[in-house]
Amino acid sequence: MTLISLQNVAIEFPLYHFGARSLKKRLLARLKTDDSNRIVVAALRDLNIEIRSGERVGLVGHNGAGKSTLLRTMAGIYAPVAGRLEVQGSIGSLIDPSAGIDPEGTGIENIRLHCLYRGLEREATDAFIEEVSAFSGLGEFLDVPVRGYSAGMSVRLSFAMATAMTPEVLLMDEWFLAGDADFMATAEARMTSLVGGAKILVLASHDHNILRRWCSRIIRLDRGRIVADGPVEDVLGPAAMPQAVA
Ligand SMILES: Nc1ncnc2c1ncn2[C@@H]1O[C@H](COP(=O)(O)OP(=O)(O)OP(=O)(O)O)[C@@H](O)[C@H]1O
Repeated sequence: MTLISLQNVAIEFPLYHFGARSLKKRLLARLKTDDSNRIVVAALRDLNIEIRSGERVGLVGHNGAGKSTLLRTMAGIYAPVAGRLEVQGSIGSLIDPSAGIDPEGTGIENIRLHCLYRGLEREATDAFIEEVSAFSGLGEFLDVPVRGYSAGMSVRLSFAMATAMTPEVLLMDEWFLAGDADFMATAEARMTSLVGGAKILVLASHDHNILRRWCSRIIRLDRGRIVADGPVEDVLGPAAMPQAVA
């Protein structure tokens, strides 16, 4: 079974070089002193979340609410300072656009690098390259260094690599939405089939239209805490009706 479970999870970032004057402002910000007397940002506080097979969860909240930190925590990039995190299932991560990409390498070289990282044998590597080439639609651009790609082209490459082997848990930050309309439609179809196979999607975004289309549940964060968790309409409110043209 695929599962993400957080129990009383907290994430803190120590702030070094933080002066005493700034310290006076700490009540206004999310700062506190930890056990070692360091000033820390309480990025996530006391989070309790359970996400089960087949759920498509959207994370919303103002800038700095903790959405990206939560995605990175689920991906195992940040370790909780308190609480318990459990993720069952292979993870596909689309959190940081440049993660695992060598900008000097061509698209193909980057795909090969990805296969090496995954420990794929030659035959599996060839199949992976074929799959990513076809899905990304990058054609001859796969022979060009990635630093020459547009934002949307980078998205195509990263998305194709992250989903080619059908991860059980797909974690996505909203930079991914830089894809063009054609690609977004293809990506949506792949995600629907992925989640249809009893997998989990967690997507952080400010775009309510995308969240309404792609997600079945929304978690709203505010200053590192959960302030709402439920079906899309309950948390985001009803979708706006299109205006009639006079
Ligand atoms: N590496 C870090 N070092 C110090 N503080 C950090 C770090 N990463 C995040 N934070 C802090 O943690 C809090 C949550 O940040 P996070 O990036 O998760 O918010 P977000 O909801 O994704 O925001 P946005 O919508 O702007 O992307 C913020 O106060 C931020 O300053």
